[in-house]
Amino acid sequence: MSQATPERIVIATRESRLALWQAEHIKARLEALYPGCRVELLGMTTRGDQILDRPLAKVGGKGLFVKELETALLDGRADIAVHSMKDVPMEMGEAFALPCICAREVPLDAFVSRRYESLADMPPGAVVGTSSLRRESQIHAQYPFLGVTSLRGNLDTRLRKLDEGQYDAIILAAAGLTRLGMGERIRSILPAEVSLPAAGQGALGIECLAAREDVIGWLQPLADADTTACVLAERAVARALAGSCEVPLGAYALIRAGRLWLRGFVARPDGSEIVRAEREGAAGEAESLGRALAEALRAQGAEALLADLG
Ligand SMILES: NCc1[nH]cc(CCC(=O)O)c1CC(=O)O
Repeated sequence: MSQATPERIVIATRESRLALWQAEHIKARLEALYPGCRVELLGMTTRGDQILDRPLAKVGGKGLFVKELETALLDGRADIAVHSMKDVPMEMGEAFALPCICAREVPLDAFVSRRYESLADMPPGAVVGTSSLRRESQIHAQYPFLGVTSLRGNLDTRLRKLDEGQYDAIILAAAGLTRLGMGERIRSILPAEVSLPAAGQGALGIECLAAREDVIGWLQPLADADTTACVLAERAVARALAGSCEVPLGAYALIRAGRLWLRGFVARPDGSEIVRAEREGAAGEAESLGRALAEALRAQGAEALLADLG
């Protein structure tokens, strides 16, 4: 299928600094690919950006960041939306497609602190800030003597709260910090064994209307096959176990010697129980590997852990 070269592409984007960086990044890549094309940003505020005082798990989860952008796609005000794949709901509306997942850089979590080098360095009673049940459960399971308290807001807000002394350390996705040029705030990267990332963490995805075959064609050169396979596998785990709800679940895949290697866990938020599993297989079977991993977690009682979340 040959596509006419685009003349104009409008990107719907949230207006947080991270979202704008991501949209600008894709804009620059599209302009390099299609030199005559005008690429424009359409900034919007989503419900997820407005609600800052409650954990996302309580107010509707990931969909809050995506809905307004999808409305702009439906209205024809925008052609594409750029997302952190971590924030994209597992089930998408039929009208929408995610035809492009870009190469992932840093998928892991970062430890940020003025006083300490890593979680293992923190004394009993020291306080880590995070509002992610995934991060919280893993900290409690491995460092039961540390305190964990809620931390919301965009990256700048979270770093300010750390600097004001409200926390002894915070955990953030390394990708967000490096994208915003704040990589020097990272004291250490938490290995996957300590903090298994969220499905899709560190990867950018581009959404458009499923009917826009022209757009889907334009985006193909930006897609990365390895990252796509990994993210599909990770999202299949999350979809099978949790839908798009915010739960203590991690899923992380990498390609090694041409094979896809996938790890996952489900826990109680307090870390008192944690089940883990891993699978290895062909990258072409990413989604069925994800479903098989979810099945292995279920066989160890994952559903009971999630059912108790309330
Ligand atoms: N939950 C918010 C969010 N969504 C994507 C990122 C970071 C970038 C990424 O993972 O692609 C972050 C910040 C964080 O978790 O620290």
